Amino acid sequence: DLFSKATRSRDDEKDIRNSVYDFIIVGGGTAGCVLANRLSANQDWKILVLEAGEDESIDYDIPGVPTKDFRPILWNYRTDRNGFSCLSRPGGSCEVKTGKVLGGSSVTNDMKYTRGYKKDYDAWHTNGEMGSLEWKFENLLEYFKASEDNGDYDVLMNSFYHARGGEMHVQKFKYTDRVMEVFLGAFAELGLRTMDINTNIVEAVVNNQFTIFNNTRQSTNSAFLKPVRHRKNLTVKTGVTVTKIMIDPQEKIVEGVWYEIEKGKEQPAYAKREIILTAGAINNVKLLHLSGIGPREELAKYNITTFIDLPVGYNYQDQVTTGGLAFTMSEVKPVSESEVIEDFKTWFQSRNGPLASRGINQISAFIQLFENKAAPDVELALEGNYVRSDKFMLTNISIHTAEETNMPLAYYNLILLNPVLLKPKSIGRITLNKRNPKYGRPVIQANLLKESQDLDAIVDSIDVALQLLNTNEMKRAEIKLAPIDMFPCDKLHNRDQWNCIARHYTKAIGNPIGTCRMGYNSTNSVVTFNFRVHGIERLRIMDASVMPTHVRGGIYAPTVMIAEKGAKLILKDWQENKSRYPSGR
Ligand SMILES: Cc1cc2nc3c(=O)[nH]c(=O)nc-3n(C[C@H](O)[C@H](O)[C@H](O)COP(=O)(O)OP(=O)(O)OC[C@H]3O[C@@H](n4cnc5c(N)ncnc54)[C@H](O)[C@@H]3O)c2cc1C
Repeated sequence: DLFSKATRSRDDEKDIRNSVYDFIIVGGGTAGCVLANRLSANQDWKILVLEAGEDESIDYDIPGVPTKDFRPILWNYRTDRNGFSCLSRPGGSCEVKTGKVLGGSSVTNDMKYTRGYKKDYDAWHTNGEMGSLEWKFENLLEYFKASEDNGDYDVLMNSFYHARGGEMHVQKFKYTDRVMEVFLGAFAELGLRTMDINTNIVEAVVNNQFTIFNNTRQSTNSAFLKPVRHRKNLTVKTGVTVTKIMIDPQEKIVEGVWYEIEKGKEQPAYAKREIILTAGAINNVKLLHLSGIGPREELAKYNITTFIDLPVGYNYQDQVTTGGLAFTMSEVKPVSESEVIEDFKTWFQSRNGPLASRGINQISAFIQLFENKAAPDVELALEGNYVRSDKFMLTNISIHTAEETNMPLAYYNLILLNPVLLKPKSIGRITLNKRNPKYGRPVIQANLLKESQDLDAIVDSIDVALQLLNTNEMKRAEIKLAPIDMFPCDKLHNRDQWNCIARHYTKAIGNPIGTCRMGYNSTNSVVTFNFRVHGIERLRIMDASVMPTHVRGGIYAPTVMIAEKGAKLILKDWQENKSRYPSGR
């Protein structure tokens, strides 16, 4: 034990001095990079960021590269097999693609900037305690705007919602092609207006806003961390995995963490003030369980002593969609390999050309299915794919072929329409790997589509999407339903067929939340509304895992907002309490 004075050598003393920080941030992902920037702005504080992945490479910054090429920087997790979703996906389970790289999932995501709806946030504070009232949407806007640098003048006109001057550049892609115009027009024929989705609009067709700068991805690493990496009080370690939180069992105070620099080789780091977990909704659970913070009966199965009995890992939620609905276009000019190589050169030289676009993926429609809810239920998200002509010669192409694109996104002859259920009712759970709790992949019982309402909503939204085929825009452009092999649902019809397809070809969106949810007490939540873990000192959680329910949009912008709010809270707490640990909720 490095803290035991009797056995300490001079080298040990030096190691200890070098491994003591004011704050340790576990996970240099979306939220972690924002926090590293904000906390290290105080020169008196020494900050350590520990990230399991490596530094971000420029290859992932090219907007037009399909995200399917991102596997080397993912955790490559899958949902646990169940009897009702992902049935025809490999192994009967769905991929959950969260990022393992500096910048985390902000390096691997689709870059869409959507905040969700006022009523989603307002629902987080329903019983009106003071702490939670700070979570009213009106009170959160300042944190969204704090880091926003919006580059679209039509969007900026609405200064109540938008701002300039922050670290994170938000902008629509400049280029729109003919097919995008067709879909914008077709949705307009169905009654949707083109609007800024980040202004609490109930329904709209949108040319999305993205977190890009000069046609280049802006992860939270590039926006928040890179510009301050030179700070002397900031240490960033990559390729290191935190394996355990050190807890004083008597005092219930967190002292530090153990992290692995390579398998089996661990080092300690100590925090004088606080440890902040930002390892995401899946890996936070693994780390907390391994450290003895979690449901007592669950930890007992692994012979882990429980320090604090908390519902860590319960309340897992992910948004969900299905494959199977796709459209084809007539006469698409084939693209040669040499053209694509030229496109890459163009992007690297001038940040322009087809790779400076996400093609039809830029367009989506937000629709309401249940009346009087004053918010959308489903995002009809478009996704382009280029299928080689010899595959089209076959009568029906497989869903796998339809989904697996290797071409830049600006080139497509197949358009998938993914009906994304924004606020699913189905709730799952994360537990440790049974055979190998420390090194094995955590078990993700996602329970996608377990609740029949979720399946009904997906199928209802497919009915809406199919109406596109009757619009003049789509007919004029000769866009038709694509011939997809629906096995084993091919003999079924109408709703029965779509129910079957959704259960077999389910897709987990990869927006996991809820496993360390905020709340009032330790029975139904893990952290307070100020992000402190119930029943233990000096430990906070500040990422997507604290969201109690989904907001109706992506979770990138809300996660950045959470980190902004968290950083402000920490600064305020420690300023008011000088060097003492700030007490209170
Ligand atoms: C394919 C895909 C597309 C998406 N597209 C969008 C989109 O367009 N718009 C949107 O709003 N949202 C999108 N999202 C979701 C969103 O980007 C993420 O869910 C969000 O960024 C999560 O942020 P986080 O900080 O909670 O976790 P992360 O950003 O995942 O960060 C967690 C970090 O912790 C690290 N880590 C984990 N465990 C350890 C450990 N033990 N030790 C050290 N480090 C550790 C990880 O490597 C990672 O870097 C998408 C998600 C996916 C999967």
